Amino acid sequence: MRHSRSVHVQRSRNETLPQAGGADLLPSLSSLLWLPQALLIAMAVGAMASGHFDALPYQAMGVLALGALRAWLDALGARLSFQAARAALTDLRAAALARLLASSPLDRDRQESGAAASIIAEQAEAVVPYLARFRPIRCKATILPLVIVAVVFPLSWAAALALLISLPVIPLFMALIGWRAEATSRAQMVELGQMNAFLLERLRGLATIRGLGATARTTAAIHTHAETLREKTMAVLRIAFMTSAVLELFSALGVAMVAVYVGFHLLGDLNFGAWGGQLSLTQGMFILLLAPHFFEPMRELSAVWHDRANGEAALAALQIQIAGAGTQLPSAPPAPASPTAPAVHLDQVSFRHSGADKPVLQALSLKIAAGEHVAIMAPSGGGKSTLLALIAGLVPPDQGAIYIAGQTPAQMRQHMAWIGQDPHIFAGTLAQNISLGRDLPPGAAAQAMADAQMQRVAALHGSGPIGEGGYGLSGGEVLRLSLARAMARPADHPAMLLLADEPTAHLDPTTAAEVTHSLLRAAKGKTLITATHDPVLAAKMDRIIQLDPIGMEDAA
Ligand SMILES: Nc1ncnc2c1ncn2[C@@H]1O[C@H](COP(=O)(O)OP(=O)(O)OP(=O)(O)O)[C@@H](O)[C@H]1O
Repeated sequence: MRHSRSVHVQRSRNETLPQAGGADLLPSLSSLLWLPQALLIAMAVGAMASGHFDALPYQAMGVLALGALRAWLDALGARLSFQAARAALTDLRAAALARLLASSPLDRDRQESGAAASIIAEQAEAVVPYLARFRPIRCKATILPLVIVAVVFPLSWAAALALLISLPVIPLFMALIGWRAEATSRAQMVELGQMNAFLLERLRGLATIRGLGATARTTAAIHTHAETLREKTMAVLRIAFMTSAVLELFSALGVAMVAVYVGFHLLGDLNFGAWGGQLSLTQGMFILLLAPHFFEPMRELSAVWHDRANGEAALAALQIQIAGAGTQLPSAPPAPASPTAPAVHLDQVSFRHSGADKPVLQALSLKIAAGEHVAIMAPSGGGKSTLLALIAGLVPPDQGAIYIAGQTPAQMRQHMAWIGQDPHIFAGTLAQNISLGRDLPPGAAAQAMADAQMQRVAALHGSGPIGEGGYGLSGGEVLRLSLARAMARPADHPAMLLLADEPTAHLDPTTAAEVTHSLLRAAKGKTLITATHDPVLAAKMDRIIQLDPIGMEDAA
């Protein structure tokens, strides 16, 4: 059996994003209603100028009714766009998290936790304004200017020309800035991720940093990161301000050109541009009212231009995360739960860690009987933990196959319990650290604590929290907690295969004997594979398997 060690999932941006739909069109529709509103206002002004006031109340009512309809359309469009954007972000986050969960915890190419958390939790939020604000406005900027030119052109080609002259300059300029803005935003986000990763790492290792007097160096490095982030943020802001300023300038010039033309034309000084005729006050007024709206979507677009740059940079970061680098674990539907201990069979298994030049295991074959208790022994670095990780399905073998009760490790992952060498303790109570959010029967956590002989620890900490990373617990207590986790199982998911990685390492003989006793009690009637250097623990097993670099031999 051969697994791909590096699976790159290529997805196009369109595949992961909702397509522009009705919600994106609603603001455009609302803006188009300004045309009849402007016409009614122009007609009212024209009528008032010639002394006719009869139609005025109806025109005013029409303007108000259209205004109310526009407000409703705007609100509906904003709500629908926002909902669609949040749903799209949830899907993207779920895909990125699924990829993270499917990656091997042993892979050194795995992204740093701080950077992954920064992208998925913080930077990903930039996708919402991009989808909810930028896209509807881009849609409006495509439709509204064309419609306005089409309406103005039959009245006055000169006014339409004045509008058209300034229009192409704007998208051209924005495209030029857009390339620069996206690169700058991407650099800012990368720096943010790096700073988060650095901070998280250093916070985790605070005790080591303090213990070895490396705080000054760490503070200087954090300062450098913060300074780089400040510079990159300022670059993004500079571009955002510059875009706004330039667009305001061009739209002001465009409106001014139309106003000057219409004004002088009505005064009789510029007698051209109206197809050989003369614009009436109503027509001139109508054109004047439309001119600012012609530029409005462009100005709105400039206001949300940095949303685009940030949103696309965040999308790119999420998509890299979703495509994922490094080893991906095979997924398989879980095998049905069984109350019988499984046999474990390794058939010609070879494995080399990514980036390592030599394999850790080479063509290793091994049979462990159902219910057997075995100790795997080897010198330090001999591959014991790697072997347990392969059986646990935490990493796929390069060659060969592993069967647990005839199934693959991926199918059996839910039916085994892993007692790791360096268990992670979360900030929370002992009971929360044992249940890990699993659906345990009532009292299961307390029973597991008793089975793992944690009465003294439980009495000391009660239902109070223990610190992240196990602060407040001794090394032996952390091991017992790890044992209790393995013992506490959902009622319908008994773990009939226990994998223990050096469960007595660094313990004094008395504590080691207590932990061994608890482990053996937990493993009664189950298959137990333990990696150990401890001869006392090994002697209590049914068999000792000695690993050597080229394979294995039974030593007893
Ligand atoms: N995630 C990893 N990426 C790359 N190399 C690794 C990784 N984990 C372990 N190794 C290397 O693989 C070899 C076997 O490591 P492993 O942890 O399996 O040995 P071990 O027998 O459990 O050692 P110890 O008794 O010291 O715990 C070592 O040379 C180690 O440096």
